[in-house]
Amino acid sequence: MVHMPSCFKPESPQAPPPSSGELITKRPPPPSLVFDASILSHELNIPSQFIWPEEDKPTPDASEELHLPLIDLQDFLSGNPTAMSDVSRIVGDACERHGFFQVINHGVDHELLRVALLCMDSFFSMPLKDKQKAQRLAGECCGYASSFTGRFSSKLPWKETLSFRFSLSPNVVHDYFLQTLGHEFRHFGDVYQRYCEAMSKLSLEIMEVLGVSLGVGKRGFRDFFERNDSIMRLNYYPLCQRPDQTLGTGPHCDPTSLTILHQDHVGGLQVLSDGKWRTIRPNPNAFVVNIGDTFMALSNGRYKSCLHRAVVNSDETRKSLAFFLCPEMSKIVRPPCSLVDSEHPRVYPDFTWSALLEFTQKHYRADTKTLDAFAEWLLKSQKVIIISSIENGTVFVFVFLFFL
Ligand SMILES: C=C1C[C@]23C[C@H]1CC[C@H]2[C@]1(C)CCC[C@@](C)(C(=O)O)[C@H]1[C@@H]3C(=O)O
Ligand SMILES: O=C(O)CCC(=O)C(=O)O
Ligand SMILES: [Fe+2]
Repeated sequence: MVHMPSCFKPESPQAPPPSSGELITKRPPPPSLVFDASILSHELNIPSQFIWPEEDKPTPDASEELHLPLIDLQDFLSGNPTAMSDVSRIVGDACERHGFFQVINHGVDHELLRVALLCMDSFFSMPLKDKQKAQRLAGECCGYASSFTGRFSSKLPWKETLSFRFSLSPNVVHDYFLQTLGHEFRHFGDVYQRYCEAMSKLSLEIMEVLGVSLGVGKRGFRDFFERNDSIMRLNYYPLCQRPDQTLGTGPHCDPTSLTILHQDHVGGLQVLSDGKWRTIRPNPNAFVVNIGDTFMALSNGRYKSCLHRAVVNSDETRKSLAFFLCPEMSKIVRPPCSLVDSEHPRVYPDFTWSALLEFTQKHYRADTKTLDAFAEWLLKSQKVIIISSIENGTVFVFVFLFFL
């Protein structure tokens, strides 16, 4: 079992840059480049920074639909052994293949979902300077971002986002809105506090399904996430005059554990399946659920965190609400012993979600190979610290060499 020393600190000078993938730029945006869709979407062309490489541009054939397994959560929660077995088997099969499935009878109030979407329209329709009161700070995952100008220098996504943390701390979301945007946003705070509470409850129920499907029991993963420290993200994709040249969200695997996504009626979510981009048709009664990198590590690689992206269109704005379930920051991500044996050796080293989150926020743009790049980074950090400790004396060296 490889224990990673708490060597991974973004301010640690030793850690070399990731050898692959895209470093997050530290440069502030050029003054001219601000993503104000109310202006940009009315120009003939789109700025070059939003034009993606040919191999990433959306193609018409991607409109072919991918039919995801649809599970009835109440069937599983009924406790009926046959229903529990059927649901967990369907989910397990999907998670071994592409990591995506859909959930109906999820128990989330439809009126709450409707109001959550309306609040998105209200927030993102505000003038840019008002939205920027919640501006995401460099290296932070919370706040408002208009296409991450200043964070990335190319392949900019055609979207605005508002992200905030959810945990069991009372009213944490409600207080975020009041403290960040002011008392006139307390209705938003109430709506998204209730929405995140509903998402957390649903996530833990889905963790029961995943626990049964992997043979660790209903509590096997649920207990790990009981006190989750999750991220709620509102994705707002303004209409775009050149949807063939850009992407709303680039190809990526979610670094988190489990994503519960509601996409509105417009559609645009695509999943890479059998080497082809396929569209997930919106279903207003279902949430799209997908495995993230952290749960892929927890399952010792049995369940897949898969590539997906979001495309935009020239007709109407698209919205999605993504709840990213994450464990407490300091919890060690380590698969249950029953998932590690001679046929299934450890795939990823121990790590904390805190370290992986910082990696994506301060050093590496989450993409198709985030977890591998992160594991490599951790190893390099360990080697680099061993080198620096040799300069500082011998006893320390034996300690780190022991962990190799
Ligand atoms: C931990 C996270 C980083 C991102 C938001 C959550 C889970 C998904 C990640 C992301 C959406 C993957 C694609 C790239 C990204 C930069 C984005 O387009 O928003 C990622 C998010 C982020 O780093 O802000
Ligand atoms: O908007 C969507 O449909 C997908 C967004 C997404 O994948 C994400 O935010 O991680
Ligand atoms: Fe995603």
